[in-house]
Amino acid sequence: MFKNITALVPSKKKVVFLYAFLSFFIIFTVFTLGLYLSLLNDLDNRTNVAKNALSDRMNAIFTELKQVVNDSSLSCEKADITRLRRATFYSPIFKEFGLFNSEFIVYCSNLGTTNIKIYDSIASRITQSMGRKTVSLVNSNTLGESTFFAFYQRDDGLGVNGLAPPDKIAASVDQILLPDYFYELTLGKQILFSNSNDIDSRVLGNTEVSLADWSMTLAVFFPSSLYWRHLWSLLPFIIVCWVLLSFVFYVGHLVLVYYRRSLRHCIKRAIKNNTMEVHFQPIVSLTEGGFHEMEALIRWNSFRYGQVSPLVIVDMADRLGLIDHLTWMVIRKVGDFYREYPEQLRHIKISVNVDRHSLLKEGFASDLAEILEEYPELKGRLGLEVTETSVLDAAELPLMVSRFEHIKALGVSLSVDDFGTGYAGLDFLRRFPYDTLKLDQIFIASLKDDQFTRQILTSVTKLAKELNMELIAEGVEHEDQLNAVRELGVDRVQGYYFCRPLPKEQVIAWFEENASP
Ligand SMILES: Nc1nc2c(ncn2[C@@H]2O[C@H](COP(=O)(O)O[C@H]3[C@@H](O)[C@H](n4cnc5c(=O)[nH]c(N)nc54)O[C@@H]3COP(=O)(O)O)[C@@H](O)[C@H]2O)c(=O)[nH]1
Repeated sequence: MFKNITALVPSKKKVVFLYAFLSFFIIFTVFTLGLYLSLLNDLDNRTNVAKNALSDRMNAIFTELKQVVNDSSLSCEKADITRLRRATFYSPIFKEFGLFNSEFIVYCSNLGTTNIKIYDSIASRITQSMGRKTVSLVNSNTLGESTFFAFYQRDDGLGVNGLAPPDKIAASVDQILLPDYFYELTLGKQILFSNSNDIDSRVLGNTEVSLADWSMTLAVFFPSSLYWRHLWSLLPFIIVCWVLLSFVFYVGHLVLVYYRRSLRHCIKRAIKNNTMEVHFQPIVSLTEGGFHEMEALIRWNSFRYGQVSPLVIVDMADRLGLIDHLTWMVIRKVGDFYREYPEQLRHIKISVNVDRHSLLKEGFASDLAEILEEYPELKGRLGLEVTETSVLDAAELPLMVSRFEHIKALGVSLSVDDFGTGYAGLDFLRRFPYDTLKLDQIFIASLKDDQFTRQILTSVTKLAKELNMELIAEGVEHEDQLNAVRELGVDRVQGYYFCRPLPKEQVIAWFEENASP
C-alpha cells in the first residue's frame, strides 16, 4: 500500500525536471511567437513611416522644381544656364535641370542649350495631372541608363524637369528600413530601386504600400535572418525568464503540496470523497435489559494525520461550510448499515449528531426528506441529536419550533444532546418537543459524590418524565456510576461500561454476543 502511494508521488528530481521543461516550453513559445508578431508589427509600422518619408521627399522635389522654374524665363542665355548650374550644385537630389516650353521642348539645361522633345506620353500625363506634375523613369542621355525624372509645368506653359538617380529617391526609405528589411520601390510597372535580390534568407513576411499620386509602390520584405538575429540577442533574457518561471512553478508546487497536505484540505477531501467511517455505540435499557438504540459517531483515520478527533472534524467541516455534507454522509452511512444488516437491526433506532444551525436552515428538512425517500429503511428509526451551543434569539425561537415540527412529521425523533453543558435549560425543555434528553457525561462523572449534581439531575429527571421525554445517561464508565444512574430512575445508559463506539461489523458481533437468550 505505502509502496504504491509513494510510487504515485513524483520524486523531487522529476518535479524539477518537469517544471523546467514546462517553463522552457512556455518561455520558448512566448518569445518565439512574440518576437515574430512584434517584428511583423514593426514591419508594418516602419513601412508606413517609409511611405510618409517617401511622400515628404516627393513634396520636397516639387518644391525645388517650382523654385527653379519661378527663377527661370524662356531664354537660354549664359545667365540662365549659370542659374540652372547653381541650382544643380545646391540640390540635394537633382543632378540635372532642364527647362521646357509649352510645346514640351526642352530648350535649356544646366549643360547648355538643348532641343529635346519630351515624350508625348509624359507630356499628356503632365497636362492631365493635378497641379501639372508627374514623375517617370526615362532613359537619360547624361547617365546613359534608365533614371528618375520629375516634371513640373507652370500655368503659363514654362516647365522644368529634374533628373535624379533612383538611389537619391530611395535614400529616404533606406534610412527607415535598412539594414533590417529589404524592399522594392516601383514606379508604374518599372522598378525604381530594389535591394530584394540581396535577401540572404527565407522571407517570413512582407507588406506593400502605395503612393497613388505618383503610381509608386513600396514592397517591404522581412527576412528570417533578422528574426534569428533578434532571437539570438534575446537569449540571455530568455534564459533568465526560463529560470525565473521554473522557480515560480516550483514554489507554486511547494505551496500546493503544503496546502494539499494540510489537515483542512485532507478533511475537505475526505468529506467530499465520502471516505470517512461511522462507528456505532449501543445504548442499553436497564429495565428491559436489552438494547434498542445506538449513536452514530464519525471516525476518520487519515493516511497523513492518523486518527483525527471528531471534534476537530466537526469544527473544520463547520468552518469549511461542509457541516451539512458531513451530516448527510453520516445519515447515508446509517442507511447503508440498515441495508447491510436488515435482520440484526430490525428493532434498533440509530441517532445522528446534528449541528443546531443546520436545523435552522431553510432547506434542511426537505433535504432530509429526500434522503428518507432514498433510504426508506431509515423511516421511523432515525433520530437526530442536537446540542444547544448558543442561545436562540427572538427570531430563531418560532423558526426552530416550526423546523422541529417539520422534522418530527417526517418520523424522525429529536434528542437534546449534552444536556446541562449548553444553553438548554429547564424552560427550554418546555418549549421544544424533544423526544429524548441526554444527560451529559460531566454530570454522570460527579453524580455519585456531588450532592448538588444529584439534586439538579433529580429535578431534570422529574421534569423529563412530566414532559413524557425519554432519558439517556451518557458516559457511564464504572459500576458505581451505573448504580447512581439507576437510583436516579434513568433507564437508558450509554458508556464504555457497556461498549465503546465500534465499527459496524464489530457492533453487530457485540449485539450477537450480548443478545438476551
Ligand atoms: N455534528 C456531528 N458531531 C459528531 C459526529 N460524530 C461525533 N460528533 C461529536 O463529536 C464529539 C466527540 O465525539 P466522540 O469522540 O465520538 O465521543 C463520543 C463517545 O465516544 C463518547 N463517549 C461515549 N461513552 C463514553 C464514556 O463512557 N466515557 C467517555 N469519556 N466518553 C464516552 O462521548 C461522545 C458522544 O457524545 P454525544 O454526541 O454528546 O453523545 C461529540 O460531541 C459528538 O457529538 C457527527 O457525525 N456529527
